[in-house]
Amino acid sequence: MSDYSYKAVNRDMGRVIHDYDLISAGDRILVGVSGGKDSLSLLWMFAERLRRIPIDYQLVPLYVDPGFDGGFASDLEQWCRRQLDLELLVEYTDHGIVAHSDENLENPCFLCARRRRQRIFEKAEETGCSKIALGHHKDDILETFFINMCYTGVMSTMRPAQQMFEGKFTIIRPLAYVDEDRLRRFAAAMDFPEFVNPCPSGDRSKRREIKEIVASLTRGKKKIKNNMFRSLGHINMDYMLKPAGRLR
Ligand SMILES: Nc1ncnc2c1ncn2[C@@H]1O[C@H](COP(=O)(O)OP(=O)(O)OP(=O)(O)O)[C@@H](O)[C@H]1O
Repeated sequence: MSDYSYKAVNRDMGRVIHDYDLISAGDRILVGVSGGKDSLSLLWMFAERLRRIPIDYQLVPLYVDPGFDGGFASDLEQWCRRQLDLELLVEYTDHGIVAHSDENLENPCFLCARRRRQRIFEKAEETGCSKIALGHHKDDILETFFINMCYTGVMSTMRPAQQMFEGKFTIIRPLAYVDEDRLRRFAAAMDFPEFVNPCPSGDRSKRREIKEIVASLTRGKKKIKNNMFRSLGHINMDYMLKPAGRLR
C-alpha cells in the first residue's frame, strides 16, 4: 500500500496509539462502526495493523442499527466479511424510531446517541471487551471543545483514551490525531462504499454550525488548526480565571 493518504493516516494513528498507550497484548476491542468514512477507515486500519504488527489483540466490530426502513446492516456485514475477514455484530434497535416519535420530548439526536452509547457499553460487556474504539478524529475533538465552551460554558473535549465506569471500560480514539480531510482522501482512495444513513435528522445542526466557526478561525491554515489542537494539551492555569469567576 503506497498511497500517500494511507501513510499519513497510519503515521498519525501510530503516534496516538503510542502517546496514549492505546493497545496492549490480549486486548479485546469493540469497534463502533457506523458505516461512515471515519469508522470504516478506523476498522480497516485496525485490521491492517493487526496483520502487520505482532501484538496479539482481537477486534469485535459492532453496528447499532437505529431501526429505520432501508437500513444497510447486511451490506455492511458483507463488506466487513469480504474486505476484512471480520464478522460484524449487528444490534437491531428501535432507537431512531423512538427518538422521532411523539413520545420523545427531547432532541431526537440526543436521545438516539444516548441509547446507542448505552447499547455499545452493554455489548462490550457481553462480548468481553474492555476497550471501545470510536472513529472520532482531530476535527471532532476540536469541534467538541468549542461546542462545550459555547453551549455549556465548560472547557473540555474528548480524550484519545477515556476511562469509564471507574476503569471498567476505556474508550479509545485511535484517529484522534488524524485530520478529517485526510480521512476523506483515504476513504476515497480506498473506494470505501458510502452507506447512507436513512435517519431524517441527519444534519446535526449544532456541530455543523461549530464546524463553520472553526473553519473561519483556521481559514484553511493547517498551522492555526494544529496550534488550536495542541493548545488543548497546553493549558496555563496561572493565566486562566478562577472556577467560581462569573461574568455579568
Ligand atoms: N450506529 C453506530 N453503531 C456503532 N458505532 C457507532 C454508530 N454510530 C456512531 N458510532 C461510533 O461513534 C463514532 C462517532 O459517531 P458520529 O456519529 O459522530 O460519527 P461520524 O462523524 O458520522 O463518523 P463516521 O464517519 O464514523 O460515521 C463513530 O466513528 C463510530 O465509531
